[in-house]
Amino acid sequence: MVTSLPPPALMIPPRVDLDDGDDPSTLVRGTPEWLRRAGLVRGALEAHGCVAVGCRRRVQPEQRERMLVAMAELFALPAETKRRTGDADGPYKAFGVLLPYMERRDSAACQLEAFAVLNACSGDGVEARAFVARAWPDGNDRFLETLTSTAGEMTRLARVILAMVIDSYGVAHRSDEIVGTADANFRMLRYCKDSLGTSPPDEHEQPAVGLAAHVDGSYLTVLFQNNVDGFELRTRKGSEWARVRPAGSDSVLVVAGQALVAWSNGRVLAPLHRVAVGGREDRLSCGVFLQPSKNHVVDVPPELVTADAPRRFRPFAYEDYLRFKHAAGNGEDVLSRFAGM
Ligand SMILES: O=C(O)CCC(=O)C(=O)O
Ligand SMILES: [Fe+2]
Repeated sequence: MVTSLPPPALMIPPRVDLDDGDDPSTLVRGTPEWLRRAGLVRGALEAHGCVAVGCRRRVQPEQRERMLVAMAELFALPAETKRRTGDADGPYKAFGVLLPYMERRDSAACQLEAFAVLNACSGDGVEARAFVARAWPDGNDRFLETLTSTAGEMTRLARVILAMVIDSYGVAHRSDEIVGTADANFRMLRYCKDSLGTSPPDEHEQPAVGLAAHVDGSYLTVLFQNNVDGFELRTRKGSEWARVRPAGSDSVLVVAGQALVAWSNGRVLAPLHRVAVGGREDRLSCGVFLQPSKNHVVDVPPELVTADAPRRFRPFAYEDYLRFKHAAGNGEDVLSRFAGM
């Protein structure tokens, strides 16, 4: 008889709504209500490293649905075509297929593919157009429109959330230098369980880890997914993995990364997380990684260094951190090994 392991505990992230009713403009920056909600976002990121953000007016459920349909079309392209969208320009590429840590997987039964488009919606959308031209040499205007509009809405949302965190620490005057200069790396991921179709369905089958345990390097990662769950997180060293209850179609999951840990002098937690997929349906997820631009020097603002909270990390160029992270692993101690005082 097959005995299956107990399912992982369920973690329900705290939820903060950005929109009241139908009007996204009701939450105005700097008002007491903004600061109240900003405090909730920051509190969740300090305690758990993640928060569910209600945003149905900012990234509408129909928009997400269109993006997931578009992603299915992208992933269905021949492997050779998909590879062509890649670019050997290091981790900061405009087009990318697989980041180094994504190629390592714990189980051959779950294959991960990922596309990255850096600053898809900046300027006149040149990166998005170049990406689409590689994937569809004859053009695909519908995909291009869906990509740029989704990346645009997700990026604006991520910048609002980062501004909330900064304002909540009482250093709103620092936000231009952080939020205004951050890059938005838009990623589309597919976890393809049993892509070869060789193993029969088995109700006792354990989920396969499609994306190995890692911490994000970003300030914030903003994610949504299709209806296949799998995002797991470990907030404290030695604790068990918990399955995160997915954000509903009116919200996104926000995960803190190590750039924000460094900036906040260790106040925010960047949780170790992974993706484990069971069943036969593909998991699709999509996210914006709001991250320092590569030459940006990540440093804590002086206001956040006090007698009670001495400096934890030396300033560093983000590109140097990324290089270290890609060479030295994605564990939760990467930042302290690289820049700890
Ligand atoms: O697919 C997901 O839900 C999470 C992806 C992720 O953690 C990452 O790409 O860093
Ligand atoms: Fe991640």
